[in-house]
Amino acid sequence: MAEGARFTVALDGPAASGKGTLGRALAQACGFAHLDTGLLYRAVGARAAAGEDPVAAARSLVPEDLSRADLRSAAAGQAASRVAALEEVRAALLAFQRDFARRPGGAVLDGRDIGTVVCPGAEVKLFVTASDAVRSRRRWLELRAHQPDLTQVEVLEDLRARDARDRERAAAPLRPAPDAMLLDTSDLTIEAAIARALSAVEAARR
Ligand SMILES: Nc1ncnc2c1ncn2[C@@H]1O[C@H](COP(=O)(O)OP(=O)(O)OP(=O)(O)O)[C@@H](O)[C@H]1O
Ligand SMILES: Nc1ccn([C@@H]2O[C@H](COP(=O)(O)O)[C@@H](O)[C@H]2O)c(=O)n1
Repeated sequence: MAEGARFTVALDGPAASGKGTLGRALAQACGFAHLDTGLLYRAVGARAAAGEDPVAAARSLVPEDLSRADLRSAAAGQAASRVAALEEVRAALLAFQRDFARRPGGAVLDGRDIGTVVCPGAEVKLFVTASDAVRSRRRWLELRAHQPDLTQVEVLEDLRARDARDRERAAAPLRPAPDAMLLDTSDLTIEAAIARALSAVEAARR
């Protein structure tokens, strides 16, 4: 790939399927920039939970909103998926995501609608999945250091509620783009999943 050329990788999939892990690894391996688009919705959700109108929050998002300490919690994920169902919130966040995707040197974006709405022309589209049991276990292992009372069943219910809301909404629902490659990571180590994703990117760059 010529230096400065544009190349976009779109990673979509349900909660805790491994999109962020793959996004960071691909960006590092390929020298691309990475955007976790879920963080934008989490930041809007957090401001809405504090009483602000979600559309106004989405239209006035600032970088400091993305570094709030509580954005990774399950509650922030639920708040994000509620505001993410609003068409006007999604519209307010679209231009930023598209500008990021077009930056020279390549970009990886992970989310729910990257391959279908944000970057339908992305050179590589992966739809990342894993079974509910595997995803809830991975997320529970991640959260339990800070939330020792959390059970795996609670995490499973949280993920399922969020996925259902994301799949059933009218605005940019979670679904694979018709030309996305499916990557089921249920039986893959992190290293093996990264290797599969990287080979898809390398094939498209040749
Ligand atoms: N193949 C894998 N094997 C084992 N653990 C994994 C694998 N992929 C990701 N994980 C772990 O699973 C958890 C969820 O992964 P990650 O945060 O990348 O998912 P995500 O799809 O970005 O989640 P979200 O949509 O909620 O942001 C993390 O703790 C990560 O380290
Ligand atoms: N492109 C996207 C990204 C995220 N969302 C919504 O935000 C929630 C949190 O996302 P995480 O990736 O951080 O888990 C998610 O459940 C979606 O509701 C979205 O709609 N579109």
